[in-house]
Amino acid sequence: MKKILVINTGGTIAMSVDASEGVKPLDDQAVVKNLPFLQRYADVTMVNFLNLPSPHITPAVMNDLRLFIQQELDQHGYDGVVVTHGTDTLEETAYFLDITLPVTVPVVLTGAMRSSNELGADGPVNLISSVRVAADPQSRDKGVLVVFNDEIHAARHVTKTHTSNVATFQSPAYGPIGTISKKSVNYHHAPLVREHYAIEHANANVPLIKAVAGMDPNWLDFLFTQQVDGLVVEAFGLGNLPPAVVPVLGKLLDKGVPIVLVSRCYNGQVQDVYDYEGGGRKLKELGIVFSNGLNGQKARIKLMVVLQQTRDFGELQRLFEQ
Ligand SMILES: NC(=O)C[C@H](N)C(=O)O
Repeated sequence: MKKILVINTGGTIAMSVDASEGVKPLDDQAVVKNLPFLQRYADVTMVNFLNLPSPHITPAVMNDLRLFIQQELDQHGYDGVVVTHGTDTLEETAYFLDITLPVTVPVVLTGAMRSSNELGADGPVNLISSVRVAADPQSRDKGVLVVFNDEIHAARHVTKTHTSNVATFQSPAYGPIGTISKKSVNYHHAPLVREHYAIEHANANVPLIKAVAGMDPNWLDFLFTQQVDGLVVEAFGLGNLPPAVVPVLGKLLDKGVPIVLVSRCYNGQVQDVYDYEGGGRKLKELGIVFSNGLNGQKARIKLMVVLQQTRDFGELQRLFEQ
């Protein structure tokens, strides 16, 4: 039997609903109750690392989790790791681990949309599916995976798409890379791009701002009242912004702060095509780095990570084209 480590960090999978219909964390993390059943699929060791709702997870916590996983793998040689996590920020932790953990064993993130005592609770099946995926040799060297609702997604592409549906995790541009049926784990794609960056910390101050019609440049004053290490901007469509905010971004670039552009569309890449004021071509000429399809929250994680390697525009542009 494969040796699988399950690391609990909290989230709805470890919560229950009370008489007033409030959903709250359980002291003992309810997922532990599934442990005997999980042993059918693997030799499972379970640790309660944290018990946080995922809006409480920070990049510093993600980094602690990375170090913990690495240490456990080094010391105990597990065949795979499953992390239970709240769904709100799960994609950020999954992507952070994907680009910072240099491991070939499967690392799978999962959680639940319904708390442990709700009718149709999805936590137990997601956890069992995740252990099955982590124990499957086909899952090696595929980067960090997200398993939800019988689907396997690559950390790079997956995002939370629905506030409450159990099928919330989707990879809008590419679909899942595999599925889980009653008897087998089936892959039909493998991620082509694998990135790894050695890091020391996850402390960079990198805000994310979203473009809206009629955006007021004064909203961005905060960028000059604190030490900002980098900025990610979710632009319109192909990568265009309201002209009024461009001088603000220019001032920030003059201060040496790298800016990465993504699209607020959930499909497609930003490109330097439009040559009007605020258009993508002008933004690229200004020195803004164009990302290739990452959403805003993941581009922010990547910038926090790669700023530890370089602040050079050309090098950042190369890394964000991968
Ligand atoms: N379904 C969930 O896990 C949502 C919860 N608010 C969390 O992220 O912790």
